[in-house]
Amino acid sequence: MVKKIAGVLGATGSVGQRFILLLNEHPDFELKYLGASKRSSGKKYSDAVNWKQTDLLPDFAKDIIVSECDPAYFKGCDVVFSGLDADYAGEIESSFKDNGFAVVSNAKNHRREENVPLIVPIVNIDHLDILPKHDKKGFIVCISNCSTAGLVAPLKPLVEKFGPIDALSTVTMQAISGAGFSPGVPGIDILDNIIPYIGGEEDKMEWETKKILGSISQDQSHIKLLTDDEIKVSAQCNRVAVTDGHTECIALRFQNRPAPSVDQVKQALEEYVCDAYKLGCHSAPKQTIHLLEQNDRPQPRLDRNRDNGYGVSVGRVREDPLLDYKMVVLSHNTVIGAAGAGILIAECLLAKNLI
Ligand SMILES: NC(=O)C1=CN([C@@H]2O[C@H](COP(=O)(O)OP(=O)(O)OC[C@H]3O[C@@H](n4cnc5c(N)ncnc54)[C@H](OP(=O)(O)O)[C@@H]3O)[C@@H](O)[C@H]2O)C=CC1
Ligand SMILES: N[C@@H](CC(=O)OP(=O)(O)O)C(=O)O
Repeated sequence: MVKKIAGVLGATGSVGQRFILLLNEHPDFELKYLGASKRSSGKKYSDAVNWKQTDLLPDFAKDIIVSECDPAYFKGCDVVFSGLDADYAGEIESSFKDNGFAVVSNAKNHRREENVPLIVPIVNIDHLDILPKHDKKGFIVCISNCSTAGLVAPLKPLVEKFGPIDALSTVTMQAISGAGFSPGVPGIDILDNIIPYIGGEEDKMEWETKKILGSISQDQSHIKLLTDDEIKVSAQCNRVAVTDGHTECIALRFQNRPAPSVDQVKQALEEYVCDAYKLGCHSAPKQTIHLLEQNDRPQPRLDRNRDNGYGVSVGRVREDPLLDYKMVVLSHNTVIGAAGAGILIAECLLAKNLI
């Protein structure tokens, strides 16, 4: 198969660097174009980037000249991935869309537009069906907030099997890579410490969950959100001294009575196979949800790379005296919560003939 040509906007950042790693020798995409701010443009990528990944910078990217994020420099791209700073992403991504590009964005700016799919690719790729074909028109697909990705992954099979969840609580412990690299979280703030506030995060989690678990409108033009009456979501977000991997303690209640048994809940989680895997997408996790029975798991350092970071780990599934069940969820924030999600979404777009 001839590979599709890809570009990355915000290529020097935390998410951008992860895109470079994940697109190295990708069977479907050839990464040819890199964009960042004026500070980086005109330089070779290896000179522009402050590389912070534990894997080495792949050779193919070293000599690519970074350009400004202007559609004129990205001619010929079949798909453009964006890891742009949210202060600039809104306008730049719109200009790429208006110039006919298929844009897969990590930023929050377009997530709330009703005709923009908000996708966690192990949960709701059916929402891509509202998009026009790329050869007719440009479009934007948004990747969800990273902690929301981990939250909704176990909810999907439970709702599919047992019906609506009407109350949901999550308390997060989020990795520092989630705050980006410019400037990032200072060591003095996070070492020997926990910061019980991440600006805007709780509102994003509470709102985005309702869109991701929502449905396609009858005329296939937009996504209908779950209403506040259908599901109440409460999020509390904390930054902890972990490099990668967001951990969340969640509790939930089913609307239907009697609620399923704990064994039925575990079985539904373990048996879930995401649609991206059924479509044969290269990066889709073989095991979408890894159900861990040891009482001290999941742990970020030990479990975040399951299925190369595309799988989500769930442990400590047990009854909850307030709601029905509680559990601990771990997801890799820059893989299934960001760049990896973008790539898996693009693989789904390809499988659905949308690019
Ligand atoms: N980190 C994570 O886990 C997640 C991040 N996101 C979202 O992804 C996006 C990127 O986040 P992250 O990688 O953490 O951020 P970083 O701060 O690490 O990177 C920001 C990128 O944007 C570029 N940039 C900054 N200003 C401009 C400009 N004026 N014009 C063009 N490019 C510019 C930077 O280029 P330069 O180096 O030249 O300054 C850099 O490449 C954000 O919107 C964030 O909210 C979403 C989910 C998870
Ligand atoms: N706020 C997330 C990362 C992020 O940038 O989220 P969003 O894409 O929703 O802005 C974190 O701090 O871990």
